[in-house]
Amino acid sequence: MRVLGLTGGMGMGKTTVAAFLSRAGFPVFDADATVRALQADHGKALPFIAQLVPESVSDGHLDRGALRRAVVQQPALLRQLEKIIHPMVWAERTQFLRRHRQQGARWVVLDIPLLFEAGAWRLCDYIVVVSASARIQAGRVALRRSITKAEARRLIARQMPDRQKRRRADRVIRTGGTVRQTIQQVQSLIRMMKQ
Ligand SMILES: CC(C)(COP(=O)(O)OP(=O)(O)OC[C@H]1O[C@@H](n2cnc3c(N)ncnc32)[C@H](O)[C@@H]1O)[C@@H](O)C(=O)NCCC(=O)NCCS
Ligand SMILES: Nc1ncnc2c1ncn2[C@@H]1O[C@H](COP(=O)(O)OP(=O)(O)OP(=O)(O)O)[C@@H](O)[C@H]1O
Repeated sequence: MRVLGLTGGMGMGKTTVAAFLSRAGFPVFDADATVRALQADHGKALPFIAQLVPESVSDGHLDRGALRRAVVQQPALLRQLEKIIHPMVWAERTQFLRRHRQQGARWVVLDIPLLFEAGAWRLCDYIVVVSASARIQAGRVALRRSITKAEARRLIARQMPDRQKRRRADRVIRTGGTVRQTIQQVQSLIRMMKQ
């Protein structure tokens, strides 16, 4: 089984590319969705988050906005949150890889925003980075109603710069054009995977 690592900065288009790979039949591990499940009502991570940022949890429900506001303002708190969440994500990822290896998958996809920063690149046979200009990235993030520009800037500042990610990629998918142009690049990637 071969492992494709898919990464890119916030708003660069990972989810769009991952959705297309999933529709083409490749199993996709979505790290952000895994985090959301761990943080869902009565999710595994909630008791730990309630200790770390008490005002963000009530009655077994997490207010993600409140958590985000707290951690982007205090980098030490974000590091502590990562210490809680990342090992839980790793455990889910290990299970995902084991399950698909047993089922004889030829390729699986790890869609992980912090692929380089958190070390998961080591598990990958091939790395794809989705990339667009900083201006396009900022424009896309600004369209998201839930997150403010300042919050996005702080999270992006904690991510490896796009230039460095591209340097470490086996393939770069440019998402600065139309979605159709992005999909054409994904189709070329899929042809390589099916060879
Ligand atoms: C900070 C939190 C509360 C923000 O939640 P929110 O619903 O607003 O955003 P969401 O989870 O959909 O993440 C959106 C994007 O933010 C960026 N981001 C998230 N966590 C981090 C982080 N620790 N460092 C840098 N960027 C991050 C990524 O680009 C991600 O794709 C949440 O992302 C979180 O709990 N993060 C800690 C866990 C983590 O490191 N996740 C990254 C994938 S393993
Ligand atoms: N050419 C393009 N390729 C990909 N996405 C595009 C393109 N043009 C516009 N978009 C839009 O840009 C946004 C990209 O967001 P997407 O959720 O795919 O990024 P992401 O990398 O998963 O972000 P995050 O790390 O924050 O979860 C989507 O709303 C998508 O429709």
